[in-house]
Amino acid sequence: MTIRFIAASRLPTPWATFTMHGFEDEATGKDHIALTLGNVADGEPVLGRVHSECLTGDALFSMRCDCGYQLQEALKRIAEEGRGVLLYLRQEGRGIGLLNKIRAYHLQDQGADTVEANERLGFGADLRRYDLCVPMLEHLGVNGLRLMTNNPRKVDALTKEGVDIAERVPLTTGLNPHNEQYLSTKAGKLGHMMALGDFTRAGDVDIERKP
Ligand SMILES: Nc1nc2c(ncn2[C@@H]2O[C@H](COP(=O)(O)OP(=O)(O)OP(=O)(O)O)[C@@H](O)[C@H]2O)c(=O)[nH]1
Ligand SMILES: [Zn+2]
Repeated sequence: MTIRFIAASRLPTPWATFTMHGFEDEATGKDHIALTLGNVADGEPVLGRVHSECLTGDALFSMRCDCGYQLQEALKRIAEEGRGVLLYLRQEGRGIGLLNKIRAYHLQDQGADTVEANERLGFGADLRRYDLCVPMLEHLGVNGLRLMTNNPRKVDALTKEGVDIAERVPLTTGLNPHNEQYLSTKAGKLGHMMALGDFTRAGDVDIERKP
């Protein structure tokens, strides 16, 4: 594992002023980030989110998935608790990269579901790795997580890497007409522990829309 801490700074957000820790992954050339709030190194399990990059959802307001909603909700909950950690991992598109995700979206526009689209492109459904979380959490002094996720494979993978997941905290937010099918596929084919009835709906923004 070749994760190296580079620098830390303040990061003011609408919810709280976090500390942002930057890491370099020498093997892949990717940069990863951790945001922390409060004392996360006191030995007690920390409210945490391990979030995989979704440029379209996290930065471009996409309603095709639930990523952006989950990111905001996780930061809000950490701020409410006054303590927590968010690892932002640069594994876009479940590891296939942004351009392949756009290829997959193109196939989904023609009727494939999220898993079929990946497979038609010759990828597995999920290529992400979680081993890089270990040196990041060690650097931060985090001993265990109360992990905000619906993804059982994420819990299993982190546990196998030796991360103590003291609790799984559901994160069901952002349901809207554009991601309903996608979330159903996640619950069905990808085994996410959630039902659409658990979700809060994404609020509409107050603008005049064009289709
Ligand atoms: N290949 C592909 N990747 C997607 C698609 N939609 C979202 N992603 C990526 O999936 C990742 C998020 O994975 P999810 O399965 O939504 O959620 P998760 O993080 O595993 O599970 P949660 O912790 O419950 O959110 C991000 O890297 C997104 O870029 C899609 O249709 N195809
Ligand atoms: Zn997304």
